[in-house]
Amino acid sequence: QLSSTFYDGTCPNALSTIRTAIRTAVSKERRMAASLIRLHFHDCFVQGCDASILLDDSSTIESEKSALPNVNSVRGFEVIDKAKSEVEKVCPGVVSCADIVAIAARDASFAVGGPSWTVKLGRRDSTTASKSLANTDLPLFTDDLNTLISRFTNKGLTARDMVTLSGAHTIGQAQCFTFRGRIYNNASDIDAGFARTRQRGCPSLSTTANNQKLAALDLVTPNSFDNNYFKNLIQKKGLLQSDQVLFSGGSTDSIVSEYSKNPTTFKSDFAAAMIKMGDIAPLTGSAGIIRSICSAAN
Ligand code: HEM
Ligand SMILES: [Ca+2]
Ligand SMILES: [Ca+2]
Repeated sequence: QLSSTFYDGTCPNALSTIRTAIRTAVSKERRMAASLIRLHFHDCFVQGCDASILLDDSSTIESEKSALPNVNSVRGFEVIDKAKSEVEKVCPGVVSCADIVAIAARDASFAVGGPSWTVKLGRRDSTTASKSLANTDLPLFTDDLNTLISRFTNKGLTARDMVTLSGAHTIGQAQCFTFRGRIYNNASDIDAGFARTRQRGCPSLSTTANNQKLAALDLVTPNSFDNNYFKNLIQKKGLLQSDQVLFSGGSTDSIVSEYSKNPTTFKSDFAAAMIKMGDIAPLTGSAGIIRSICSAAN
């Protein structure tokens, strides 16, 4: 149902307008590329790719922004709002927020050295959001391998897609509370030197200030989209528990090894998996709406 030419007749400048907005944002702050890719993921896994994650609290909506995997963590809303307002200037009421999020993720990947791909378009925006589904359907940093796999197969994605898409952790940052347990655990699945290094930036004492201290998900090339994430896992230098479980003697070890040796395969698989993720339960035809402001259901 979705089609890459969806706006060719109704808003031929949509893609270039969005690209300019994303390039500007990423050149101001490189981490924004990571945040925008994650935003698309956290949208698609909850009610499908319908921009539900962008809705604020209202009398009828309990925002997904306050769900545990999102609160004080998901970023990029202002960038999407800015891209939307630029697009509204050239073609009011035509381009959905859900499509803007999907395009932003693609443009963000390309801006930091990742793959590009042809984004399928024609998603419409939801009038509802689900904080409870955001709490139940998004993966947690404490998930074991089988849990991660089933969260993705529940959305029509394979175990391999899960490993591929986890490679997005080649860029971006995580807060201390998400990896503290792992770096102070003295477990055999973490490199001892890496654990010590990360301990220096993430004190064991849980205070608000300590919990928010940031570390790169990829210690080698935190700002570029490459296959170092997979090389790190082989060296037991995954930051999150949910990263390291992808290479810990289980069924996905061979995929991690493959990507660690073959950056080209990783990038082309990543592009294909992002397209597949972007296909999760879109609203099309007369379902849903085109919001005029992404944070409210008109
Ligand atoms: C496999 C299960 C996954 C888990 C458990 C997980 C968990 C996390 C956690 C805990 C953080 C740090 C958040 C914070 O500290 O505020 C994070 C960051 C991030 N995640 Fe994931 N994630 C997963 C999969 C994915 C996927 C599939 C993508 C995209 C395709 C993705 C993209 C990112 C990016 C880019 C960041 C950095 C964001 C930034 O710097 O703003 N993650 N993830
Ligand atoms: Ca959604
Ligand atoms: Ca990297």
